[in-house]
Amino acid sequence: MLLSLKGAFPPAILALADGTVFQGNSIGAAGATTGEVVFNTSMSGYQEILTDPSYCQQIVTLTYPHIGNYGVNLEDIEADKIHAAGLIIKDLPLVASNFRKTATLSEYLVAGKTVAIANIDTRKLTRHLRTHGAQNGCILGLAQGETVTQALIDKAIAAAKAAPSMSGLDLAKVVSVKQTYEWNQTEWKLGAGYGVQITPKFHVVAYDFGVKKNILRMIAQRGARITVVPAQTPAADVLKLKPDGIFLANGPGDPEPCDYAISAVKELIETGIPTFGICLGHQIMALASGAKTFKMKFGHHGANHPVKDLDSGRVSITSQNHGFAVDEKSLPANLRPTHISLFDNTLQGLARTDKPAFCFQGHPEASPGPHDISYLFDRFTALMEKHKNA
Ligand SMILES: NC(=O)CC[C@H](N)C(=O)O
Repeated sequence: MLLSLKGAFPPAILALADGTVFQGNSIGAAGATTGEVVFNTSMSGYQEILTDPSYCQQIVTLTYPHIGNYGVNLEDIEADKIHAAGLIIKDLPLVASNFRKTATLSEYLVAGKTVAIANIDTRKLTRHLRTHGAQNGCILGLAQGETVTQALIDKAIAAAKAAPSMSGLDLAKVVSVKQTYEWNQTEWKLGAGYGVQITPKFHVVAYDFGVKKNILRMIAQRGARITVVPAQTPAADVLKLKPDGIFLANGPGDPEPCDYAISAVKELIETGIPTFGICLGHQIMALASGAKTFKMKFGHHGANHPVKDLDSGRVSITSQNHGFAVDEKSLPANLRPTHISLFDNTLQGLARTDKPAFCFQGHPEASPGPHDISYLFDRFTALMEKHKNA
């Protein structure tokens, strides 16, 4: 614990809907925020996590105790703003150092109007969430000079209780772009930064349900130009763009109420155009194929989750961020399990047996996390190649 921090930052309160209260220091914007409190076990990558649109209406607690020591930069962003509803950490180092650093984590949170709390026992909080399941919470970040009172604590508990449940929430259309745009940026390289795809072989249409930029970069890197379309784009409009492949992005909220996407994807898969889905995209492909999804107890959020490829036997360490999963008992005959989580045996990958369509629950684009399972992007490219040459 860096004792000097306590005086430098005003107090903050974290209240859970079940009445559990933590007191710490406000390291972000002053004010109140509510959301589903989830824990993420990644040791680094807090900027990518904060900007991941899939964290919309979720407050993230990082289990790694020391967060902020490399500051933030202009490159490690998965969207153009912070999407997480709030941040909870143990210890904020007072010195941030990195050759790309443009600001400290605290400055970034303030600029992004994000409420955040430090100096709480994140191990205790995580054990609580693991035992009782993810639940709603509220962070109250006080202004300099304000003090914690019982009335403020009661206000935070009431706000946590009043926050909407994640089950049944359609957030994909909330975070999605409103206008179609073109994407050609490729992966980041030390010394060169991000590249540009100037000789594309394929045209991919990507549904933006809350897409992470690194997914688009990894698809572009493999020879594609990408047209990113809003979540509610009808299948007919996608077909007019004459795609060689269709991509279904990650995104926040419950997949089940996304009926517009489920029906469009059902139609698109039938055309035989290669289709690849990640996370929410995986869940939507499963729903479009007739399977069911369910809410997990506390989900998977981290960068060290072992996943087994059932075809090759190969185990990959993967990046994960989901609170819902596909029910393996609900799979129709034409949907085959391809990957499972070695943490809890839940479904991680699926492939259609009758169409060139497959999907993955975790994050092959990492950002943050390991790249063990980036071969899924190569699989998508290979399907497009085959389809183009057929
Ligand atoms: N990262 C994602 O796409 C998350 C999918 C979905 N919102 C879930 O929590 O399961």
